[in-house]
Amino acid sequence: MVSIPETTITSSDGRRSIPLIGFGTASETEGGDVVKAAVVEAIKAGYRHFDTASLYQTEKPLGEGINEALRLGLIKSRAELFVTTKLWCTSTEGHLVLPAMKKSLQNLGLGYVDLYLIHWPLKLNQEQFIPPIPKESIAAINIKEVWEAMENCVNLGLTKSIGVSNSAPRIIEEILSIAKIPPAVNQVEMNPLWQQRKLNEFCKKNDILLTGYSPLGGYNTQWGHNRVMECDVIQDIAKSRGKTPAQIALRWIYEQGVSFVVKSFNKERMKQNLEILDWSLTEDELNIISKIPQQKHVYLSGAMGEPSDIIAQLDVDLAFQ
Ligand SMILES: NC(=O)C1=CN([C@@H]2O[C@H](COP(=O)(O)OP(=O)(O)OC[C@H]3O[C@@H](n4cnc5c(N)ncnc54)[C@H](OP(=O)(O)O)[C@@H]3O)[C@@H](O)[C@H]2O)C=CC1
Ligand SMILES: O=C[C@H](O)[C@@H](O)[C@@H](O)[C@H](O)C(=O)O
Repeated sequence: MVSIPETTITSSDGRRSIPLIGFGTASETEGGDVVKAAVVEAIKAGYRHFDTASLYQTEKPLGEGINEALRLGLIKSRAELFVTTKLWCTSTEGHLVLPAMKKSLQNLGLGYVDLYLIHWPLKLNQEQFIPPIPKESIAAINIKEVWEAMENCVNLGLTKSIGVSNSAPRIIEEILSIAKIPPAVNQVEMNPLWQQRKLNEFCKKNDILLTGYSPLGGYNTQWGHNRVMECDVIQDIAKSRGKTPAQIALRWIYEQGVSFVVKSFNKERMKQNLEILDWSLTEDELNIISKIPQQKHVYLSGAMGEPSDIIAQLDVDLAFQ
C-alpha cells in the first residue's frame, strides 16, 4: 500500500494534516454501487483523502464505502481519513449554509468533515443545475454572510476546516478582510495546460493550500477534455521515462507544491495514479512542460447557456495567469 505524503492546513484544532493526493468522486455516468466499491479499493490502495460535493450526489456512496472499509478493517477509525465536501450554489446564503452542511453530513453518515468548501462563489436561485440557467436565477454571493455561516459550521464542530473553490484573489481578499477563520484551501482547475502559477503564488503567500482539480484535464468526461493526456510534450516525456501520460501530468502537479484530487474508479488506474512518488521530473522536463501554451478549460459561462454579467466577471477573474 502506498503511503501518501501530507502537508498541514489551518483548522479548528490548529494545524491539521491533509494528504497531498486526494481521490475525486465526480461522475455523471457511474452509479452509487460503483462509487462505493471504488472507495473501498481506493482505501486498499492507500488513498486517505476523499473529495465529494453535494452536486455530485456521491456523498452517500462515499460514506457507504467508508463504512465498508471500517467493517473490513482496512482502517481502524474514520479519523484516518480526510473528507472534503462542498456547499452548492443554491445554498450560498447565510441561513442556508448550516442546513446544507447538515444534509451533507447526513448523506455521508459522518459526524464531521475535514474540509467544507464553497463550490463556486455564486448564488443560484434554481434548484436543478440544468442549463440553460436563466440570468434571473444567477445572483452575486454575499460572501461576508456566507463566510460567517461557514465559520459557524467550524464552531459547531461540523467541519474542521473551511475553504473555497473556483476562487480568484479578488474574492479571497474579501474573505481575508473579514474572516475570523481564514480559508485553508482553494480548489481550482490545474494541470499542465492550465498551470496556475500566479494563483499558486498568491495562495502560498496567504497560507492557503491550492488543490488542483481535473489534473488529467477531466479525461473522457463530459465536462473535461483530452488535451492533457494527448499533449505531445506529456506523451514524449512519458515514452522516454517509461511512464504513462497520466503519471507525467500527476508528477508535474505534485512537484508544484500543491495538493490535487484525481478520479479513477478503475482499480489499476487508481493504483497507477499513486505510482508517482519515488521518481521525479528532470529540470529539462519541467522546463519543457512550463512552455506548454496555456489554455484554461472551465468557463462557467459555457455551462450556463445564457449570458450573465456575474458569471462573465467570475470567468474573467479566474482566467488570470
Ligand atoms: N471544485 C470543482 O469545481 C471541481 C472539482 N473536481 C474534483 O476533482 C476530481 C478530479 O477531477 P476530474 O474532473 O474528475 O478529472 P481527472 O483529471 O481526475 O480525470 C478523471 C478521468 O480520467 C480517467 N483516468 C483517471 N486516471 C487515469 C489514468 N491513469 N489513465 C487513463 N485515464 C485515467 C478517469 O476514468 P476512470 O475512472 O475510468 O479511470 C476519468 O475519466 C473530481 O472527481 C472532483 O472530485 C472536478 C471538477 C471541478
Ligand atoms: O462548469 C460547470 C460544471 O458542471 C461545474 O459545475 C462542475 O465542474 C463542478 O464545478 C464540479 O465540481 O464538477
